[in-house]
Amino acid sequence: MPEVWGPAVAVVVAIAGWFGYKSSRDTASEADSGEAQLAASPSSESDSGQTAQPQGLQDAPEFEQPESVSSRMTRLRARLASSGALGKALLSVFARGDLKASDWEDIEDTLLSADLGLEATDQIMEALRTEVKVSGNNDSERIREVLRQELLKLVDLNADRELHLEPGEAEDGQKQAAAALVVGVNGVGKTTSVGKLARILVAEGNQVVLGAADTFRAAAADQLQTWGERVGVEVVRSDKEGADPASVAFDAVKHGLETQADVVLVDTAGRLHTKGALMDELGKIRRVMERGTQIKETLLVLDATTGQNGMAQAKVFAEVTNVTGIILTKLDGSAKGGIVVSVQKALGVPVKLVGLGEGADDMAPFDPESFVDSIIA
Ligand SMILES: Nc1nc2c(ncn2[C@@H]2O[C@H](COP(=O)(O)OP(=O)(O)OP(=O)(O)O)[C@@H](O)[C@H]2O)c(=O)[nH]1
Repeated sequence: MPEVWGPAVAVVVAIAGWFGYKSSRDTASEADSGEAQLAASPSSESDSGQTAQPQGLQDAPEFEQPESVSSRMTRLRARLASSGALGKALLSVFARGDLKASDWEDIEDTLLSADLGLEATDQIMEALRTEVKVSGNNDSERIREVLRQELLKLVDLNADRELHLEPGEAEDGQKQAAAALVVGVNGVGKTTSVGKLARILVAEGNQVVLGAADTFRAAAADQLQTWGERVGVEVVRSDKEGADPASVAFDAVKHGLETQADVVLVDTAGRLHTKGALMDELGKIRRVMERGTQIKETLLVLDATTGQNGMAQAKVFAEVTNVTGIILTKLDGSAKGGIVVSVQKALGVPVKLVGLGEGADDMAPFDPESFVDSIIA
């Protein structure tokens, strides 16, 4: 049975804590039937007649104020891909003076071990060799500038990195929440990323609903609920371990429409049993969500520390669902900033957000220029 966990109602059930009430109807069958249609009807109550309503101000719990995007960008810049690591390693080779074949091999190894991938490494090697041959010197500023220009080309300054999560309008003129689906292999940081993204959206003034469709791991819903509680965002979840994730996703969209939310973010389990099973599961989640609104973003979460190893699994996700952006997590724990380049090349999708720590506001929109400057600083 799905539940909607919300701060306002939680005040009513104060003994049980801040959050929690159950809607009385199990919509799993509805989601499965293929006939259900979601309608944005703000005036209609939830099926149980218990739509979360704001309580009096004096009873309202105090929520955290998420950090603004500009402030977090400044704070997190130094954590980007172990600041300066690539630049320092390369310049130390160039500082050797006349470069021998073994020095060029060191340069190549450095680029490869930064997870840039073969193709990008070749491209950078070519540019550096040309520069050294043409200018005849190994001036560190010049080398750094060539490296910077090549990396900027590779990272792609023109990619669309906006999150397109503006709410739409239904045929009856009602606001229609934009939906985003968050997918990826287990353990990469999906639930954490959904929580952090909710904070960014709240900081920007959006009303957000979270859907805990990772029903495979019971703790994932609790984890998401904690994220929601901190910033006053409602979390739609099921109390049944192994419940149908599509049913929860359906309910989350439904609740988002009923409450006139701006954005519905849905967390998924991402168990990679087989490609076919994954396709079936994500396909069903998408179908039921799209009965109510548009899925405007499908964000693939990738762990930067897994480097090239994570790429094969990422490709499977990109094959089974239409990924619109990448969230690259744990970039703080990796000196391998080159993964940004290789993952974009492999999947043909831009990195839109980066995770830079375990803190609640340790996520930032990906800014290619800051990124390149920080890894070669
Ligand atoms: N250092 C660091 N740790 C992170 C980051 N993002 C997530 N983590 C940590 O990664 C671990 C796994 O995160 P989860 O959000 O539970 O991962 P998940 O993909 O939802 O996992 P499943 O529910 O098992 O599929 C947690 O310990 C997070 O704190 C990040 O950007 N930097």
